[in-house]
Parts: sequence; C-alpha cells; structure tokens
Amino acid sequence: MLRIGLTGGIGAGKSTVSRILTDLGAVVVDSDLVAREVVEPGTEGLAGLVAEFGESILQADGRLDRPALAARVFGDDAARARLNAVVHPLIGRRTTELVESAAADAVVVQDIPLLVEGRMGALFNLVIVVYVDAEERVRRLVELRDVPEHDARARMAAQATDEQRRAAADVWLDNSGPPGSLDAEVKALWERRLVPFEENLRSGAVVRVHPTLVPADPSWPDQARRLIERLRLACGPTALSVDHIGSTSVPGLDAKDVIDVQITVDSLAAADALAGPLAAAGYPRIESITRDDPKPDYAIGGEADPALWDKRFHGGADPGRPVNIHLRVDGWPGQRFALVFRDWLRADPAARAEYLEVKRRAQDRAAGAADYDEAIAAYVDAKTPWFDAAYRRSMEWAERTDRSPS
Ligand SMILES: CC(C)(COP(=O)(O)OP(=O)(O)OC[C@H]1O[C@@H](n2cnc3c(N)ncnc32)[C@H](O)[C@@H]1O)[C@@H](O)C(=O)NCCC(=O)NCCS
Ligand SMILES: Nc1ncnc2c1ncn2[C@@H]1O[C@H](COP(=O)(O)OP(=O)(O)OP(=O)(O)O)[C@@H](O)[C@H]1O
Repeated sequence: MLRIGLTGGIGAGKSTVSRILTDLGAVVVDSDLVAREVVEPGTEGLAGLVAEFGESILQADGRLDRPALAARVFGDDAARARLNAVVHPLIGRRTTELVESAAADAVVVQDIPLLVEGRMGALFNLVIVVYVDAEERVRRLVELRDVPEHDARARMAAQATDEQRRAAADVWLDNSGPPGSLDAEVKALWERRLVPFEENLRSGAVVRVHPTLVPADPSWPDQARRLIERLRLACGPTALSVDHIGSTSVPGLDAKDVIDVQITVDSLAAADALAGPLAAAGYPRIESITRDDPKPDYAIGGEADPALWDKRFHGGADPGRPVNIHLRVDGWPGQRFALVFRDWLRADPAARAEYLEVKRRAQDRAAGAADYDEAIAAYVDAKTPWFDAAYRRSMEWAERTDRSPS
C-alpha cells in the first residue's frame, strides 16, 4: 500500500485533485468527511464537544450546529485548540481503520487540510500540496462556494502559510489556472510516479538512475530533510543520527540527481535489524552498488582494517526521487569520512572545483557503458584514486581546523 498525503489551504482545490485521483483508481480518505462522522449524534465526539463548549453548539434536532461552532473557534486560538483536542484523536482513530481496510496494493490518498499544521508529512510515502494564491482562494470560496469572506479569511489565518506548505511538499500542484488545467498533470503523476512507486514498494524494487551530472538544485537540502524525517520515523532510536551527505549536501555542487543520506548505527547487527523497517517504508536493501563489487565502499584509507569500511546499503522505491542510504557504524572510518568529506567540500572551494572535475571525467567514462551496472562501476572506478587522496586530505583538514563533523 502506498500512502499519499494530500493537503493545501482552504479552497486551494484538494477536493478537485482528490476527485481526479479517485477516477484514476486511488482510494481517497477525506478527513473533512471523517471529521463529520465522528461528531454525528450519539457519538463520543459530539458528547466531548458539548462538554467543552456547552449545549449552545447544538441545533434544535440535537445535531452539531456547525456555523455556531465555526464562529466560536475561527479567530480564537484557545477555543480552536480545545476543539482540535476533542476531535483530532477521534479523526486519527477512524482514519486508521479506513486506511487499514484498503487493499494491499491500493494507492491510498489521505486528504488532510491540517497535514502541515499537524507535522504529519513523514507518515506518508509522499506529500502532495495543492497551491493557489490566498486572494484567489478567497475569491473562489466567496464566489463559487458562497463562503462569507470574513469566514474564509479567519480559517486561512488559522492555517499554515504557503511557505510552510512548500517546505512539506514532495509534489507541488499549482491550481491557479482555469478549471481542468490540473487534469493532465495529475494523470501524469499517477501514471509515472504513484503507480510505479506502489509496485516498487510491494515488490521491494529500487529506483536506479544512470550516473549523469545535473546542475546543483537548491531544493536538495529540503528534499533531504523530508527523507531524513521519514527515515528517523522508520528507524526509531536505532538510528543514532541521520545525515545528508554526498554531493547534494554541498551547496552549488553539480551532482547526480540522487540524494545520499547516512544512517549512523552502533553495529552492523543494528543495521541489519533495520532492513525490514526500511524496506517497509520504501527503502529496501541492496547488496551492493555494482554487480561485481561486493564491497561497494571505496577501498580507501588503506591504513584501516578493510572490515571497518563495511556498511549496509539501501535504495528507494520512489521513481521521482532516487536515493542512496548508507548505514554505517558510529566511529568507523567510513562513517566519519562521509561527514568530514562533506564539511571539507562545503568549506573549501578549490576542493569542490577539483571534485567536480573528477565527477565530470567519471561521467564521461560511464557514458560509454553498455548498461546500468557497468555505468555505475565505471563511474565509481574513475573516482576511486582521487578519493583515496581525498580521504587523507579531508581528515588532515579536519584535524588542522579542529573540526568534528557538524
Ligand atoms: C468547526 C467546524 C464544525 C466547522 O464546520 P464547517 O462545516 O463550517 O467546515 P468543514 O468541517 O467542512 O471544514 C472546511 C474547511 O475548514 C478548515 N478547517 C476546519 N477545521 C479547522 C481547524 N480546526 N483548523 C483550521 N482549519 C480548519 C479546513 O480547511 C476545512 O477543509 C468543523 O470544521 C470542525 O469540526 N473542525 C474540527 C475538525 C478539523 O480539524 N477538521 C479539519 C481537518 S481534519
Ligand atoms: N482551477 C480552478 N479554477 C477555478 N475554480 C476552481 C479550480 N479548481 C477548483 N476550483 C473551485 O474552487 C473551489 C475550491 O476548490 P475545492 O473545493 O477543490 O478546494 P478544497 O481545497 O478542497 O477546499 P476545502 O479546503 O474547503 O476542502 C471549488 O468551488 C472548486 O470548484
């Protein structure tokens, strides 16, 4: 089962996107509908609200007077917090039941207006944000849905900002265009990313990309941050630290469009214990980067016992975001080097330029390869001699500047 979180500010078009996804075959769980269900007459939810806000929030027929409650909570942070404290746990429980009843191969889309506010992003394999500028949202709510303008604005003020939503978004859908303008984009997302992602997740397949350099992407650190949040959740306290490493962690450095992350653990046995949870979260283990090289790490730092370079290696199931996940043991040379090498490149423009040249040559060598495995092997081989020296240089730099990895 692939779990997608769908969110956006009020009036941005979540329901519109949900409908397109439902037509394509997704199982949609709508939090606004669940929120209504848990306060139906006779429920624990409605009793809780009456205990909190009094009988004045009931209509004559005993049902919740929604406009009356809305008038009390939008514009009053404390009252809204009391409302949320009553209903959110009930919404969460019922949502879990609905999600668990979906088929094993379902793409489940949870439409959650308050996903960002509730910091729920890491619970999902992917977060989709629907965006429309606030003034246009007000216009649509007032003109198309008859929402009073002050109510629309009060709700917006009670929600996350566009900037906060952008930071949480793996996929950003701009719904500023005319009706229907998102149809093709959502269909392409479904066919090219969500369906293959679900298949990969179920079969344990990982996404591989040919080693081609792309210009530095300023959104890499944000993408890594979301990946790290998901990995922390999957690993729990067994992960002593989860860090963005590699070229995508060095601002301005062109790189393969693959995010590298290091999970530090206290033993290889601890890394092995994480294989199951990581695979379930969409990050299955790979035996080796290349077909012929059972020890994928660079044979560098010759003074150290090669066994101390051992690690576990995982990839990702999302076709839209290739990742390399390195599990290494705390204090072993490879674990330290990953962090020191990153910090050295961040601090030293000349080292960065040198490394870029090495990567360009490696890319050229990989370009002639017959298949993926050969290409990666050629790419890694071309970089290894430089890495051997870079290991010593970066470690010397760390000692000289008295840096422990930041
Ligand atoms: C206050 C209530 C009774 C008003 O009902 P009403 O029918 O007017 O609105 P409805 O529930 O359809 O929500 C419409 C939109 O308002 C916004 N909204 C609703 N509740 C909240 C909230 N607690 N905080 C911020 N925005 C909210 C969302 O964008 C939502 O999509 C109702 O919104 C409610 O019970 N809210 C608490 C549950 C909740 O948080 N729901 C939203 C996400 S799960
Ligand atoms: N591209 C568009 N152009 C114009 N109007 C649109 C567009 N997309 C959606 N709308 C309209 O804007 C309004 C809000 O859209 P929708 O109901 O999908 O938003 P929502 O994010 O689900 O809102 P809510 O937060 O209330 O659940 C609706 O009346 C919808 O028909």
